[in-house]
Amino acid sequence: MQKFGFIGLGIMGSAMAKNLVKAGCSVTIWNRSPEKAEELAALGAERAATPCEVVESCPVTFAMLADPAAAEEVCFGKHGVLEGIGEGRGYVDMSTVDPATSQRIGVAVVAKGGRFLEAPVSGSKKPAEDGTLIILAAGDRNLYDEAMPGFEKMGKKIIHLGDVGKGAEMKLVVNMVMGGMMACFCEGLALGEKAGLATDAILDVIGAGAMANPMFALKGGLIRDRNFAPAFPLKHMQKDLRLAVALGDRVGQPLVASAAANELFKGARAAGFGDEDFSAIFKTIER
Ligand SMILES: NC(=O)C1=CN([C@@H]2O[C@H](COP(=O)(O)OP(=O)(O)OC[C@H]3O[C@@H](n4cnc5c(N)ncnc54)[C@H](OP(=O)(O)O)[C@@H]3O)[C@@H](O)[C@H]2O)C=CC1
Ligand SMILES: O=CCCC(=O)O
Repeated sequence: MQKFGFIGLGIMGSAMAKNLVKAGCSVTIWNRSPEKAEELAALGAERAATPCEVVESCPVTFAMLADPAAAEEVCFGKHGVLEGIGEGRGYVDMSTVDPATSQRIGVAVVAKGGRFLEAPVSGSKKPAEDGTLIILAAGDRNLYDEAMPGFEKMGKKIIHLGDVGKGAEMKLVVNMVMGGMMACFCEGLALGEKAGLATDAILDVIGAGAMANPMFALKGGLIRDRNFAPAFPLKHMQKDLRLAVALGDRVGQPLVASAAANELFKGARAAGFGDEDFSAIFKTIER
């Protein structure tokens, strides 16, 4: 039986770990808020008391955490990953963070005798539930091969992009495009509605042309119905835009439209919409 650890059981992590359990893997879990581990424990996952305990007891541990601060706390904090890693054990951080955070974690894990891979994902709550994520791995090749049976239960497309940092960069590029698209889409819907056009008609015309895409198809109807239940929390999209803009600074790429989108998402967070879906940017735009 394949044995994996899983740390971080939020919207994404709980669905991803569930797919490992359902596929018959032995899974040891930990989440900061213990109640989120209950459903998985009922399905047969083993609970650990700390991240250290998880990595100590598993050859390969996956993590899916909110942001760079969470990823660092789980790795470097008391009873964290670093206290339990060693002897070739593998740590695969699937959180969306910046390349520097990922590299810091990777260097520390390797210094303790462990192996490290970053593997952020494209795809949201439903693909996480369906096991159809796109996994953007980078780092230790042997660990990539060893983690593959787990990846295959969580994703439909798994790629290795090179050294640690390249997976984070790819993820930030993709999400920056997504954040800008969502902002523009919501401005279009708000403009059309204020001009007196029917929302269904706008969605129909956009969906029939060159701009048709799965995100507009899924989110369009939910925005029309003012359903902003979180699949991808708005606070995480703002974090991704912030990190993408910082990457632009580092490599000397001007990001005029994306910096503006970041300001919109910052405003929506300040307005209290951070825990709603990122499509709730519409509520800030339509005001
Ligand atoms: N939702 C989505 O559609 C997608 C999200 N992502 C990325 O995946 C990651 C997780 O996203 P998602 O599951 O949606 O987010 P959630 O907010 O649902 O979950 C965040 C997880 O991080 C944990 N966490 C936060 N801070 C800390 C901390 N200081 N110490 C320990 N654990 C902490 C939370 O624990 P607790 O339960 O205690 O709060 C929870 O397990 C993010 O990086 C996000 O950008 C990537 C692709 C899609
Ligand atoms: O990081 C979240 C991305 C959501 C998605 O790819 O649908």
